[in-house]
Amino acid sequence: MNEELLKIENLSTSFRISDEWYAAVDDLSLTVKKNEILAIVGESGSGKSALAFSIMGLHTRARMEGKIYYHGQNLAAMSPAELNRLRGNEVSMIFQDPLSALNPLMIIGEQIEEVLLLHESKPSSLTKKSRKHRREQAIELLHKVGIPRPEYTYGQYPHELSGGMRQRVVIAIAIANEPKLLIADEPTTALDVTIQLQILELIRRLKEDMDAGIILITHDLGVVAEMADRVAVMYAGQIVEIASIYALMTNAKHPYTRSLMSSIPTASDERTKLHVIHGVVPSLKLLPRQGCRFRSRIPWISESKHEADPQLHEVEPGHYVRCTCYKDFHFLDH
Ligand SMILES: Nc1ncnc2c1ncn2[C@@H]1O[C@H](COP(=O)(O)OP(=O)(O)OP(=O)(O)O)[C@@H](O)[C@H]1O
Repeated sequence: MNEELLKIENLSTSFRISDEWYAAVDDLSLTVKKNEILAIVGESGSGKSALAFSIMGLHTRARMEGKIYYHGQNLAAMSPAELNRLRGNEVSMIFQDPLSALNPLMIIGEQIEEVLLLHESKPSSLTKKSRKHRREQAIELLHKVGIPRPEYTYGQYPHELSGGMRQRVVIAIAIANEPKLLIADEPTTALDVTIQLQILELIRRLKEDMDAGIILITHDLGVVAEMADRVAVMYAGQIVEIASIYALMTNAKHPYTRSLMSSIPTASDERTKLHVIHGVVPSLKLLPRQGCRFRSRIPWISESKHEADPQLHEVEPGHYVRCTCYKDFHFLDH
């Protein structure tokens, strides 16, 4: 079951800002297996979306270096036509903002059918019979994502739907062709809790029923705990820690991971002290490119504890941590 589906090697994605290139994803490597949910967590600006868009080949003005192998084929070297064939078929993405992912001028049913049509290769797909079949498939998909009156919603426009319904439609489109690799970028942000749970359940079913590999981008560690098999923590364009969900929840090492985790209040222990590490991810232009990128946020850890060129260290099988500063890290209690 642990077959490798996606293998990213030394990926750097840079944007040009006033005549200089700045890497938002910086020399990143990771793998996603079949039947696995890899969560990617990190604060706003850490490079999660830039990574997702790189995998999907959706950056138009970025410079990309490195390799992105999907089933052994390098996506980064594919022609736009080849990539198009793959996207929405074997590889698909649920975007953060459902309104921008939907066409406001087309009814929902047509938008789903358009995706289904992308992957019917024969001209006979234009026959009446296949049109009817596609309509049935579209309605079935709407039903599958929990839309209560799928026949009715089939004929509605995006603006007529609530946020939760729109997000379900976006998911219906993303899973229409039973992707092998699905990237879900904050799929439940801005949805209320019950809808969130239903959507997450849908994503989990996709993994189990279709053996899919899923990259789940989120800043919600509660969602991570519920859903992920493995977790990659990103800071300033790099992975600072990657481990199984169990290892991460019980034995997080990197100061950034530990501060992310300790800033969630737990209902079970009201006395737990919250250790908030102040500051934010620096902007792309101001990212420290040398030494430990997190050091300015933990100034009480002496310079000598950081590596000059921080590497990922395997602290137990499959559990990697960047920089040696984790060994001496402690929270500052105010
Ligand atoms: N097209 C672009 N041009 C210039 N800079 C960009 C571009 N896209 C992203 N960035 C910058 O790259 C960095 C990473 O952004 P990214 O959107 O990947 O972060 P993120 O972790 O996904 O954040 P969020 O959770 O807010 O989506 C940020 O500093 C952002 O401002």
